[in-house]
Amino acid sequence: MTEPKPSEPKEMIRLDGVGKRYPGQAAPAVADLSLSVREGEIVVLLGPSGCGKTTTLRLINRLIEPSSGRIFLDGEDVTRVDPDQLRRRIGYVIQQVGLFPHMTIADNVGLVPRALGWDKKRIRARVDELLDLVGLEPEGFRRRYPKELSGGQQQRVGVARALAADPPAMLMDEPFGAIDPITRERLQDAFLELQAQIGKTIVLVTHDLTEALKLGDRIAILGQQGRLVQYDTPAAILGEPADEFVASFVGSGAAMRRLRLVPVGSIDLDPAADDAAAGAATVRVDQSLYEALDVMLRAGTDVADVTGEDGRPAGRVCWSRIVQQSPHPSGPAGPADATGGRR
Ligand SMILES: Nc1ncnc2c1ncn2[C@@H]1O[C@H](COP(=O)(O)OP(=O)(O)OP(=O)(O)O)[C@@H](O)[C@H]1O
Repeated sequence: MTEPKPSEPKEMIRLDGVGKRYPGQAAPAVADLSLSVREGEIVVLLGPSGCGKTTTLRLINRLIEPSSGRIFLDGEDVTRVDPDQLRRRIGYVIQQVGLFPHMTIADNVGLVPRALGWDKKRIRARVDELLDLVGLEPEGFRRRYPKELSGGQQQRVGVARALAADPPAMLMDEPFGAIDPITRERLQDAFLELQAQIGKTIVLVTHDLTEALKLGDRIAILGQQGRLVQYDTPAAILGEPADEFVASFVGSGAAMRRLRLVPVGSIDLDPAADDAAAGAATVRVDQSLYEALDVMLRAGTDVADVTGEDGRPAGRVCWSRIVQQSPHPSGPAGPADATGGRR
């Protein structure tokens, strides 16, 4: 194998022809899946119910043993290593959170460090650090029990616990699934802020397209029996669905959704108006085309002044230019390969 170039992030997780047939089942839950996840990225597994998302996730940390194929973590074949050892290197967060009700928050978060034999002082410092990291004030939360916390707070504790031993990778199964829509959005935002700090390699399962588009650096769309139908960035999934299955999965709102992913600065701007201050609508280059249209609609105009991130005038953008230049979703583009490239 050739050494990766320094500019390319290294591969952290690789599934190599992995399959799982549950005992007594005629058809495999996952037939033959190859998938590569780079260090520091969030990969979302998305697909219809029963396509094998949870099975795939649990194959990675061997909560489920594969029937065939091999699994690599950070370049090492972990298909046969001791699963307990493996799980300490991979944090795991589930929808039901699964905190132990009779243990305090501190004891729940400190579970893995205790199992690793850390001394009390180090565990306590780590627990406080993690509670801070996920936005729970240690003094107020450390001694409480799970039932004394809201669902969203429990979810944060679940994330803190998964991060306790600083694993390079984290698996998340519908982590925001059981939470009301408003808290869910807040938790997603907090999660992205956290990830910007910690840069873990994350594989996340969701049913929710909006969540997948928001959180995923790349999205793996799975069909029945874990068939990898498309593996690509959110913009490419929306703009170039690999086949009719993906096109119907992303639905009729794909063009509008895609506007959220394209920054104003990525299309050709008109020159700034001399009377820039007179413009009723203003957007920054790093805001999305969706936000630009929203600003124009609210101001009742079809043109907006664009400023750079430094606040200086950068040009103007008008409605018709957005329509002309925003990439049009095209037809099916051919099958995906395991690295997220096209064959
Ligand atoms: N323990 C098990 N024994 C037998 N079959 C199972 C078991 N767990 C899952 N399956 C089957 O394997 C297939 C894949 O299940 P899995 O839970 O991985 O799908 P999923 O994509 O996560 O589904 P959902 O989105 O509904 O949670 C399904 O057909 C399911 O019925």
